[in-house]
Amino acid sequence: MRVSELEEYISPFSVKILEDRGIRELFPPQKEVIELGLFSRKNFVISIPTASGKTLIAELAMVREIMEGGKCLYIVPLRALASEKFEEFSIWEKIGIKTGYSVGDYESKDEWLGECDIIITTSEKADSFLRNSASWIKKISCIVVDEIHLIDSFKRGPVLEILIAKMRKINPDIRIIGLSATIPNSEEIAGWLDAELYTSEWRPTELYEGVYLRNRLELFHNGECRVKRIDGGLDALIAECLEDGGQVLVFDSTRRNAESTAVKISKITKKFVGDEVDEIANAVLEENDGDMSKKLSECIKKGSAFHHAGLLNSQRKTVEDAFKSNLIKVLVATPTLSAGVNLPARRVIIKSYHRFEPNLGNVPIKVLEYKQMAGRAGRPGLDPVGEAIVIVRSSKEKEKVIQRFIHGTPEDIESKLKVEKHLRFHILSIISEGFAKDFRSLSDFFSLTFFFYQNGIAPDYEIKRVLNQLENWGFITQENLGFVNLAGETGGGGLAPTELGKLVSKLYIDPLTGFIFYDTLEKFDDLSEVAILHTLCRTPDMETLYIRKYDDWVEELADKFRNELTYFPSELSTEYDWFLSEFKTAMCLYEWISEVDEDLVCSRYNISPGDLRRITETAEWLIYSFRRIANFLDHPVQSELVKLESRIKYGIKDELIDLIEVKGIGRARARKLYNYGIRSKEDLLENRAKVSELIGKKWAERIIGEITGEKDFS
Ligand SMILES: Nc1ncnc2c1ncn2[C@@H]1O[C@H](COP(=O)(O)OP(=O)(O)OP(=O)(O)O)[C@@H](O)[C@H]1O
Repeated sequence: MRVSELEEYISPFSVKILEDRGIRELFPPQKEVIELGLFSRKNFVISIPTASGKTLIAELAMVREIMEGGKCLYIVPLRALASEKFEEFSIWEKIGIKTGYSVGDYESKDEWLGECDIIITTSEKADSFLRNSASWIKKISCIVVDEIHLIDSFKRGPVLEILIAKMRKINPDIRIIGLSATIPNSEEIAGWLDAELYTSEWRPTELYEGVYLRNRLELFHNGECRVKRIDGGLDALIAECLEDGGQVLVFDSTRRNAESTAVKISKITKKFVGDEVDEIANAVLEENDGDMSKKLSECIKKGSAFHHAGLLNSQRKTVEDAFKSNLIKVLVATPTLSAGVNLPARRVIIKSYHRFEPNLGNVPIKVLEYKQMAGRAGRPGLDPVGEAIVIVRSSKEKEKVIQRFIHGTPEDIESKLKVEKHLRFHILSIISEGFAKDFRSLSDFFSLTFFFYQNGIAPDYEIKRVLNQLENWGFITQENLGFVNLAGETGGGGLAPTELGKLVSKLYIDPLTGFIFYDTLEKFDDLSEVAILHTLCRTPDMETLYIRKYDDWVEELADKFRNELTYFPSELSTEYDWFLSEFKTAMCLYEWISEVDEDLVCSRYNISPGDLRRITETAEWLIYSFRRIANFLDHPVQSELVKLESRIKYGIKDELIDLIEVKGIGRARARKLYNYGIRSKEDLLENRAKVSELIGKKWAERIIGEITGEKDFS
């Protein structure tokens, strides 16, 4: 189907925009979905392989929706993808379609988004818009959910389910378009959404899947098997592909393995790159130049790179963009390379199909994860075919891999809503936002969830337990708890949020976090810095650090702070190990706000810069929430929390707070200026020459300019 045939649906100007993007002929799935009624406003679940044109289908539907006066919400699985989709959709500005995106803090309403026609955000951020009553969200007439199969994710699935249920409650006529990878029970998702299901195996680039065992490569495709002898293992598999102009994506099991593999491979890739990579190699050192960053930079100089959750967001983006631009030839990633990040390569080599799971150790990845990794093989328009190769070490393993992965069927998608942590998080918001005023309406709300669709019943028992817990914590009131059974008999039972409950819901924290904060403030008038940091780390919202075998210093140090801490379980209690992990994390934060060098903190706590950044960003959000609850209680610790919030944000001691508020002064520059007696904005203005001498003319100009608005700096 020619794109020009779409004129009657989306106007000639829109067709021109597509043609200018090089899109002249629709892919088969796009044509078939249009013929199934894409422009008819019915709901769709589109379950087709990666890079087969799903996003474009959603764009066509959104353009049509907006032309008919609608407003669209586009849900991405990752914050990092929001800016990527924003760039993609901004092209529609030419016909007056305004796109905006927001992924930031969970309390802003971003009312400016109300002027946008397409709003891109994550499911968490969209849910927080609802909690904070952003006025524009009620005007959403169409929601597109990218990677809707992530409803299966323990961590992120429930919020997606609840968001869709809330949006359907607010606007029963809302149009829903779900974009999914190929999953076996996509008809369940379609049934839940009253949607037309479209599935296809079509891909723009054919996929060959195979195994490599002792120099013998077997590639399968449509029942045929191609056998090739390639001596030399992983290096040879890579060299052969690069020599043919391809790129390679390697999956390894752990960060350490990924890093060492990238270093080894750089010996091969270096002959395929020139000095065009030097700028990229320097870019990854801008924010951090510690050991990991240096290793990454050295790899990039030779055309390889590694990608894992320990990289800073800016480093991940730099590496991803460089790989997409074919500057980096081989990227070695861990399985956590998120499903949504689109990094196609001619050859995908799965060196290990295990991933590290906390408390479980190394476990095999799911078939769906394998299919998503394999699905990245074959860059549309660049590669004749894509090849996904699993390296195996024995004939027995080979048969297992062929059977489990290559010929395997992905697991069914299942709702994870029944987990208590998720239920309490969402039930408080459902009551706080007025979606439920009694038990019956709460149970009715749950009938809109994927969990209910799959199980035919709301988790009433768990709901009742959670309601009692929320009432005990002072977040809701419930009159003579009514009960509703499947026959519909109900005993009444009003539900209402307390002011504290509404605050906890708006702050987007786990209600248990809210209760820990509230309970600590009720019991203690005076809290030391370490006690406050430890309170943050005790909460379920904080990612705590593991206790490793040489961490006996944690226990010794905890004992030193025993009298300051608000919680210190007996060494015999089952909670003691958790306590040590939480305390270790608190000490990591304590060193950060004591201005210990970032790389020294990373090496001491055996983490990477990206991990430290996640811990400090989470702590920043938690201490803000802690402060808001302290304000609510008019607690004397409020002023201490305001200072600590700034210290966590920048990693500084109290004395640098004045200086650090000036844009452009980071923790290192602030310390340098302070040590030379320049300790406030006034000092900066009165000692311009000294400032220039200490931190360089360029930075001095920017910083002084920030204060005075001056352009030049004499
Ligand atoms: N009909 C088409 N003709 C040519 N190129 C197309 C067509 N449809 C999409 N593309 C291009 O193919 C690439 C993948 O398209 P798109 O992002 O829509 O696929 P996708 O399935 O959403 O990919 P992913 O699963 O990575 O999100 C994009 O660069 C897009 O511009």
